[in-house]
Amino acid sequence: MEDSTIVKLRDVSFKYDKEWVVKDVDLNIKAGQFLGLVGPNGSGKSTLIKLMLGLVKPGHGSIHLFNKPLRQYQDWQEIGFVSQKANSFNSGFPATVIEVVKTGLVSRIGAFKFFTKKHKEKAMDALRTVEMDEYAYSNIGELSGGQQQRVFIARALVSDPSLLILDEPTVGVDAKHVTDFYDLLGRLNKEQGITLLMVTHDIGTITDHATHVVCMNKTVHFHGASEEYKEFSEEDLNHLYGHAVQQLTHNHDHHEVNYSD
Ligand SMILES: Nc1ncnc2c1ncn2[C@@H]1O[C@H](COP(=O)(O)OP(=O)(O)OP(=O)(O)O)[C@@H](O)[C@H]1O
Repeated sequence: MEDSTIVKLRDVSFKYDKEWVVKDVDLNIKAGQFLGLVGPNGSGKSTLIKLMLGLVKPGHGSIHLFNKPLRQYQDWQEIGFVSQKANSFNSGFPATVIEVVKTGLVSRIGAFKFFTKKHKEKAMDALRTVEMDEYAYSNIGELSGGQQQRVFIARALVSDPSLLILDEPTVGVDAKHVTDFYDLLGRLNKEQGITLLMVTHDIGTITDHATHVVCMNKTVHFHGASEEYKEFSEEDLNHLYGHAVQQLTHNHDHHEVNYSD
């Protein structure tokens, strides 16, 4: 039987300088999961994503994507990535929404080839999925942070990825649209079968949406089903967050996490 593990990290460690910022990480992501990656500021979450995307090389350990060692992996259109602060275009940025979405096809068709009608239809399909098709010819900089974030998801979806990685996508999305945003992610996961990996600080609400949670602080302290993660008391959480314990309070009644820094 084919192994449904699409991302496999074994004993992965990384340092930019002298100190390990990711240490001895073992992690499996299976097809169909919606995995929330949480941890305090500076705990290595974005670095772990960079390692998975091959943007930085592990000092130690091994990474497999879709059952291939990362150095042999070439099907990058299978992986969509929405980076932190993707949604920060200012109002003067000279590109329409559909132009931004079509740039997501560049890795598939090559940088200097022309976009065809078929590519435009794909971009429109992706915009329909994120419910932004009516803004196709608006200027990207005129949209709100939440709307821009949806456009970036469309850009990542246009190459039909099986795995979508999002680094803090709800930053800049106003509170009343965060629920809609999670609904969109839920649909992508359940209806389109896209595996999701989402970095977030939002540990109060991620457990209501993700199927699984990974909690890291350099190393992985918890990896399991969201239901198990919900069972943790504040004491357990503080223990898991290691030396950053004072930065965190977990309010079970309101499902909120407050960072004191
Ligand atoms: N390019 C870099 N050069 C040197 N150090 C870096 C670099 N990027 C990150 N770091 C350091 O590596 C550590 C982990 O950073 P990283 O951004 O991966 O954490 P994070 O969990 O994503 O943080 P946050 O939640 O604040 O975004 C931090 O101490 C950070 O200062």
